[in-house]
Amino acid sequence: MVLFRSLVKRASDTTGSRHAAPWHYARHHSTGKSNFVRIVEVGPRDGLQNESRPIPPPIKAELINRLGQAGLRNIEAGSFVSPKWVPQLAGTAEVLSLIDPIPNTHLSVLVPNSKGLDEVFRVLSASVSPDSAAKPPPPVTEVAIFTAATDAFSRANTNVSVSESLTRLEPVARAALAKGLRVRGYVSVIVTCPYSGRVDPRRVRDVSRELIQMGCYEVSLGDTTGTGTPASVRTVLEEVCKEIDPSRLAGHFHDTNGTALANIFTALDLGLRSFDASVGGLGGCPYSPGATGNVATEDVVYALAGESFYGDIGEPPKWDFGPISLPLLAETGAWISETLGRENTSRAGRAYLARKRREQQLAEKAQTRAKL
Ligand SMILES: CC(C)(COP(=O)([O-])OP(=O)([O-])OC[C@H]1O[C@@H](n2cnc3c(N)ncnc32)[C@H](O)[C@@H]1OP(=O)([O-])[O-])[C@@H](O)C(=O)NCCC(=O)NCCSC(=O)C[C@@](C)(O)CC(=O)[O-]
Repeated sequence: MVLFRSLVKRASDTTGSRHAAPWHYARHHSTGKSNFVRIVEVGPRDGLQNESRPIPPPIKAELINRLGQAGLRNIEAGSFVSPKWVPQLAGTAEVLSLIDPIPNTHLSVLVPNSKGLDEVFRVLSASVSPDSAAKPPPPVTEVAIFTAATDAFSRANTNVSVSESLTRLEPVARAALAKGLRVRGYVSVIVTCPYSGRVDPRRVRDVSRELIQMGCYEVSLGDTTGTGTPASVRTVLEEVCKEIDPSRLAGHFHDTNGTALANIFTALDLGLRSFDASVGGLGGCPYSPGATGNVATEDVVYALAGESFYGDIGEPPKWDFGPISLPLLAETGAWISETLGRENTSRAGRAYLARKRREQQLAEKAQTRAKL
């Protein structure tokens, strides 16, 4: 109970209200639009759920610790879903018990139903029981609930139709909010469904509205297959923004066809300021065959840092990410890719490390010459 009170306080410290967006926008003086871009790191969850080999909890915990050290302030740490459906994410409770405290950071976990939420409560309560008084609670402040824009995908992913999934999620959201947790919603397959093809943007709008009405502070719109282009993403977002303010929406773009960054810029143009990304471009969804990982966090940071998005109106604003360090992110992307034996798909991360190696070689040559 003590923990839940402190969670309510922590949430309201930053939100002012449980349902409001939990960060403050710095407004650009001429356009009134914000320059602050929130990055939600989904590598430890979306990234790792698609790996073929089991990943030991200490590796997952180290990934989260490194991401925290790199300055990420919103990290999706894992999920409490059925291990029969996604065996890779079994062990999230152990992962949470192994991570270091990360100040000012929101950790979230994905839950599909009440059973998953009960597991979150159990983990949080266990760590404040008198028996474990010495152990601080894992800093989970948020749960993510998820559904889809098509029945076919929803059934493949969670065994129920969209409307059944919304019915199942409503009490989950209510219970999480009652305990002071923030709730974020996902809508998958906003552009194309791998089972039923092209998606009607009005479906995306309607499902997003339902999630907002349940109390989600933000809905993350997932181009799960990574087939979206700036044109198709614009069509969907324009439809959703008819009913939902862009400050309550996030973009979640898989990079299957190399369009994720272009889609992010399209979304920025429409007023979205929150994006999911995955260090090293990890991941994919087990129920979206052929789709690759999310856009790499390093690439998003590189592409937006210093970008004068509002062109020549007065002093060009710089995108602000808070404390995120590209060098530390690049090291983390390289480390996790090597650890998993997979390709690091972050172009910006690889370019940074190659430049660093070249600089080191030049410095070594200079030292050798100086000694001669
Ligand atoms: C929703 C269910 C559980 C329905 O699965 P089901 O088989 O219909 O449900 P069930 O209630 O019959 O449960 C089956 C078994 O799982 C257990 N179970 C049931 N719930 C839980 C739980 N929470 N935690 C642990 N165990 C659970 C339950 O106890 C039972 O065990 P048994 O009695 O057979 O031994 C299942 O379909 C499921 O877990 N699906 C999750 C799939 C998933 O995680 N997909 C990836 C995440 S979504 C995503 O990646 C997209 C996103 C968000 O990134 C955005 C984008 O890119 O689009």
